[in-house]
Amino acid sequence: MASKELKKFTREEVEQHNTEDSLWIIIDGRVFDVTRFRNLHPGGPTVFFDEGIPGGDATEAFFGLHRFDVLEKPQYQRLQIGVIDGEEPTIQGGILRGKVSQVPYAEPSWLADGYYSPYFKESHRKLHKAVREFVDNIVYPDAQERELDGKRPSQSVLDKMTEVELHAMRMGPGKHLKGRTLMGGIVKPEEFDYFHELIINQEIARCGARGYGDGLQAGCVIGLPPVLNFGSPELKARVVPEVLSAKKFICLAVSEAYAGSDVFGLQTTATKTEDGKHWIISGTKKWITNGTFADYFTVGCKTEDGFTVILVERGEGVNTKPIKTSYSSTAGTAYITFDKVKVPVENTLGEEGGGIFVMLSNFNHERWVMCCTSARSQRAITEECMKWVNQRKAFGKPLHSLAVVRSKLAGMIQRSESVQNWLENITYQMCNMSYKEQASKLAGPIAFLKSYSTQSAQLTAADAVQIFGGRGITQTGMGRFVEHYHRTVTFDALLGGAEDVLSDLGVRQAMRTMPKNTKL
Ligand code: HEM
Repeated sequence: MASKELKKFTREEVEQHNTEDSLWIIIDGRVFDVTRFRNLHPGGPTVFFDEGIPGGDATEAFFGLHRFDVLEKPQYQRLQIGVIDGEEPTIQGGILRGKVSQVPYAEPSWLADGYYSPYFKESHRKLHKAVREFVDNIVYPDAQERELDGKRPSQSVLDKMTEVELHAMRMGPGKHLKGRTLMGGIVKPEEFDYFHELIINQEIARCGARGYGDGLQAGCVIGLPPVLNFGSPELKARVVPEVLSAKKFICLAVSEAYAGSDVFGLQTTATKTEDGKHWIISGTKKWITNGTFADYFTVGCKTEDGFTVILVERGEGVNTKPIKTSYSSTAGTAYITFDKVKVPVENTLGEEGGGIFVMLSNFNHERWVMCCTSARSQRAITEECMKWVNQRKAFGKPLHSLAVVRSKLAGMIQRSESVQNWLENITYQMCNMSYKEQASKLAGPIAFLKSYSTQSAQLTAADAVQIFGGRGITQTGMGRFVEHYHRTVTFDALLGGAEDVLSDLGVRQAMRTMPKNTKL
């Protein structure tokens, strides 16, 4: 209800309603009748009789105990009966619905008032504005609900993303964008670059719903590139339009209970039929994101010639079941069995035995996307902490008056700034290098960045829990985003390669390019 249509009261009028029979309170200039609600209040009825609360201003008490969005829920909005005459609500909170946060370090510096960037141009700023509004109004509400009920991201949201070509843009720059109207025409397909894509990845990450984030077409982001880059023209013509319009879903099925990053240890086999026209695929796959609802599976198989990637369609012999992980089943994480599945040889992606090349070419982009997400998620947690230390009082003073708390915040800010700045530098290299140059020059730096970024993220998650105390381990209420982040942050540290594996890869790549004649 808009405050204009509400009745106006003086503070003196509200003061009269201070008994069990008529109990009103003021929160941020709004008047609430909690007479009947108090017995349904999750925090119990007694709190409404704390000193100064009945008929009084409960703003400070309220915001010390509740998130802003409590007041936005329809069931609680109904409790508002009016406003205080001559006063306007001043407190801002919850999702910003398209706006840029004014909290220091809550946004990357290119978005903060009065700061500059050599990387982000007019078209990036326009795209950012449109994507933020889209995410805040359409994706965020669905993310909060689905993360809780564990259902797939709603088809209505996926369809709206199709209308503005968000699925296609999440595949990065390339030929697949040709002829598409991106975000209502804000960016031309030929000018779309990795900074545009970075913006999309980072805006989606702001939803703070990790399982949903993966449920929202992560399978497409990592499973479709092998089809786009290595599929036959006929296969592409059939599969790509269906997937980029979210009519069908795809996932990348490589890891197994037997082997993860070690693709040569995989045990899923593909053998040719006698006439050579089909593959027969048997084996199992584990931890496959979007697997429970995928129609297509980009599968890593052991073949006579080594390792081959093949596109399998859901059908006879394909079985998927959900795996319970520490984040929501909205991600569709699956255990998959392939039982003598017959697949046309035309579904082979790349050369037979050349699967490692297909996989390696996928890794850089996949890991870079994860860096975008990790950088933005840790920044969002830093913002949660900045707000909390500002509003929460301990020993009569705000939390930020404690040096130990400020020291933790300093670490969070320094880490999220360094991750973002390194990410922007790598993104700039990607924009200027050919695909081949990226493959040879950026595998190491991207591996380092991902490893560094998830180590930073885990430190930030642990410190955030310390700052929020018990609320940081509680799934509802003030610390719910911190609890969720702390519970799910390890996904980032594992997917796309564990931290130690990636750091080691970075050093090995560097040693390979050491000049032979260098001495101390
Ligand atoms: C319109 C007014 C209010 C509404 C709609 C409301 C609603 C709620 C809700 C939904 C929760 C559960 C939060 C969660 O865990 O998700 C809650 C908890 C609580 N509320 Fe309120 N509340 C109101 C006013 C107040 C006031 C004025 C006080 C104190 C004077 C208060 C004290 C508490 C306490 C102590 C809790 C438990 C907090 C916790 O578990 O950390 N509430 N309230």
